[in-house]
Amino acid sequence: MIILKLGGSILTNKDLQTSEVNYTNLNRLSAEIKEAISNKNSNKTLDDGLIIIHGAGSYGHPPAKKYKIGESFDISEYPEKRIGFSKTQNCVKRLNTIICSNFIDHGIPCVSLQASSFITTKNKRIETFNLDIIKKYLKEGFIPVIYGDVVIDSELKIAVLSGDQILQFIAKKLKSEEVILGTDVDGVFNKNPKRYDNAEIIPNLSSLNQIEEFDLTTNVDVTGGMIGKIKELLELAELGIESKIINANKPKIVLNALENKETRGTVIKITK
Ligand SMILES: Nc1ncnc2c1ncn2[C@@H]1O[C@H](COP(=O)(O)OP(=O)(O)OP(=O)(O)O)[C@@H](O)[C@H]1O
Ligand SMILES: C=C(C)CCOP(=O)(O)O
Repeated sequence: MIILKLGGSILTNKDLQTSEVNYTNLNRLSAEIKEAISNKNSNKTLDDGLIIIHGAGSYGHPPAKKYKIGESFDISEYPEKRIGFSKTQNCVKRLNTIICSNFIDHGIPCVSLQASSFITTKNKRIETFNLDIIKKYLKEGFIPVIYGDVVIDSELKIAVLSGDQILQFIAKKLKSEEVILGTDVDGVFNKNPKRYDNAEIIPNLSSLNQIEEFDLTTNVDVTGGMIGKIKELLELAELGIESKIINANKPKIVLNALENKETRGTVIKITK
């Protein structure tokens, strides 16, 4: 089984801070996914199913940040917080509807699963998550689509749950054979490649020590940005599950990754 995450930075114009879908990328990625699932001989792992996870991008991060979802608060602030939660949930749901409509228009048999309706956290880490429904949809040949969302948290009352953590949890529990993360840069660099022309790509990552000196700054992202992603993927690597960060902004990179062909990117794995 393959898990593919499509980052919010490629599906939306995340830098703009306004809810805007990047339809050029969405149309191209839908076509690439359709091509990969139609060409069953290209990668046997795809026969066991595909799960797609997407980020919140400019739909989810700005409202979650504005209402400080996931930060502890005084009970008197709860009415305002609830509104912030509702607005954020509604925004990411809207993005998901646009993405799934596009997938369906391209002939992808997807089914949308909303994290806020079946996952809870404790101190921002997944506490309850019933995987049965995902397994059942996979068995019936559907492609489950899950996305970064706001959820009930048993300590903080409400929290933000990133698509990266959802990916890590599912990959671990369902023992995914391939884990692919598409974002808007070629992989992990020694400094932000969007700010520095001389940033160098790190082809293989196996520990947090390796990136201690790196600049992994983020502005709008409330779930940790690149460093949050790396931490989730290193947890997977500890369990022997390899993952790869690739550039989904460039044509055919996601297609090649789904077909298990060589692609530029950062592989996160631990060789023991
Ligand atoms: N050292 C670095 N190497 C690679 N990218 C970096 C680095 N430092 C910062 N970044 C930034 O990380 C961003 C990707 O992380 P981000 O969390 O925005 O991705 P995403 O998964 O696409 O988004 P989302 O969390 O909304 O799904 C890139 O746009 C890049 O500018
Ligand atoms: C901001 C919200 C609601 C979810 C964040 O998910 P991510 O974009 O995958 O980090």
